[in-house]
Amino acid sequence: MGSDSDDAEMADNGLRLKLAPFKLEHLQDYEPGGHHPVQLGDTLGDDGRYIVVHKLGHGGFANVWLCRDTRAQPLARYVALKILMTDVSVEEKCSELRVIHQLKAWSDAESASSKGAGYICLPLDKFDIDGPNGTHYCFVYPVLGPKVSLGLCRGSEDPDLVLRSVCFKVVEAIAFLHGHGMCHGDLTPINILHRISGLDGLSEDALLKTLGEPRRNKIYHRDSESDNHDNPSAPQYLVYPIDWHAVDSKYISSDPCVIDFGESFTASQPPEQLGIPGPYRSPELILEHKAGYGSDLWALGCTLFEIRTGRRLFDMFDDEDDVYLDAIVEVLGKMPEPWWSTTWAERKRLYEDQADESGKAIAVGDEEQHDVMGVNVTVHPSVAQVARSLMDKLAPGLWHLSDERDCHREVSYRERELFADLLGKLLTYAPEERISAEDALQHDWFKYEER
Ligand SMILES: Nc1ncnc2c1ncn2[C@@H]1O[C@H](COP(=O)(O)OP(=O)(O)OP(=O)(O)O)[C@@H](O)[C@H]1O
Repeated sequence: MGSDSDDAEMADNGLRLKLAPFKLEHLQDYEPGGHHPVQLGDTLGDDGRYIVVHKLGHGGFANVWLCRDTRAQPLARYVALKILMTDVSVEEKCSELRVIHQLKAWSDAESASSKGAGYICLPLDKFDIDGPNGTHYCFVYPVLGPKVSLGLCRGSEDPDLVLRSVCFKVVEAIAFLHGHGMCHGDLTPINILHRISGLDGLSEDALLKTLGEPRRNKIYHRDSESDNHDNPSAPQYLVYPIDWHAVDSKYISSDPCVIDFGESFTASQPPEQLGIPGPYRSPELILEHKAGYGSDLWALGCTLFEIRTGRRLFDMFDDEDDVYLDAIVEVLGKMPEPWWSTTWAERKRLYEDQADESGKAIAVGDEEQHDVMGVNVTVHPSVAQVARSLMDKLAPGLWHLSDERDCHREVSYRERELFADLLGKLLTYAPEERISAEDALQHDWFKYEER
């Protein structure tokens, strides 16, 4: 058992983790209403159909486990089990439940005619789990791989072509959803994973050699001498998810797959607020709480930028609405009325009423600030300094900083021009004027070929 200084986390229920809590779900969410306690080797589903082999990830409301489906014989077959917290495992609160059945029905009806359906993660099964923390919805999905574009910078012969093709498929997925009157509601690169291949048929041992053995973070009770705790609401350890950086890229397909329909809604019944993270929130969502096709298309623009360049379009240190609006205006120029003069209260403190002759917003005290900053500030070359347009933002090209080694590629001027044009059409201020996903598929950027 660790000393107090080793204790990385203390939950209200007296439980502690031996190691730091990074990349793990919150320990305090193991309580009635929260997560179902799962341990490696557990059997879940009818007649213990699914055996837990590894952990795939966690979100705000669920843990996702890699399991072997024991009904698949003689060759092994693996699935992802997404187990929701009890508090969200009720029909009224669970958009995912409503949406995925609808998506499956549409996809079955037109699988040959719609490619977009192939880039959406559709459920294989659904069952309930009764446990110490209540009843949990459990969705069975195909196993997918890492977050979109991870590793593509180095792992393919022509990364530029592959990344544009990944973007095209993501737009196809959104066109499929929008074509059926549905909005994703939480479109970000985190919710786009790569498909994988070659894992089915491997024995569990071979699978773990390929993906890496699961690493555990032991849980114990602060008042007990024993290494084990006796709180039935929590497992004996948390499991770190698969590290896809360490997995051979031959198992990872370049096809993307859109996941997480927990914020999805029909366009005719938009919610009053969406849980989409700050960098992907459209101005009308921030200023008017208006969600719809438009907010999805804005998020699509930010997502395509990130897939193609490896960088966030609006990457701010402070996660605050005003900070994002400021970043948006700096790049896209003055907003339309009434947002500029009335709705965005903070605007007057940051920008002059009038824009310059090209529509660029003029920062209050602009010149003084530049004087203070001076000219000799050193920043990483992936940062588009003082970017006042989408072309400026694209100038540093492709940078993947999360790979073990930085990976950089130039993006040609012609490609940047075409891409900036498409992004500009997705990031138009008026949501109803944004290019639809269906029309975006016809854009010249997707036909661009390096000469
Ligand atoms: N089918 C899958 N295959 C592999 N990994 C998956 C799969 N589905 C989800 N994951 C992993 O689990 C994580 C959490 O999944 P998901 O986003 O669906 O959960 P959530 O609780 O609904 O998240 P959020 O807090 O964004 O609403 C994902 O980010 C991803 O890493």
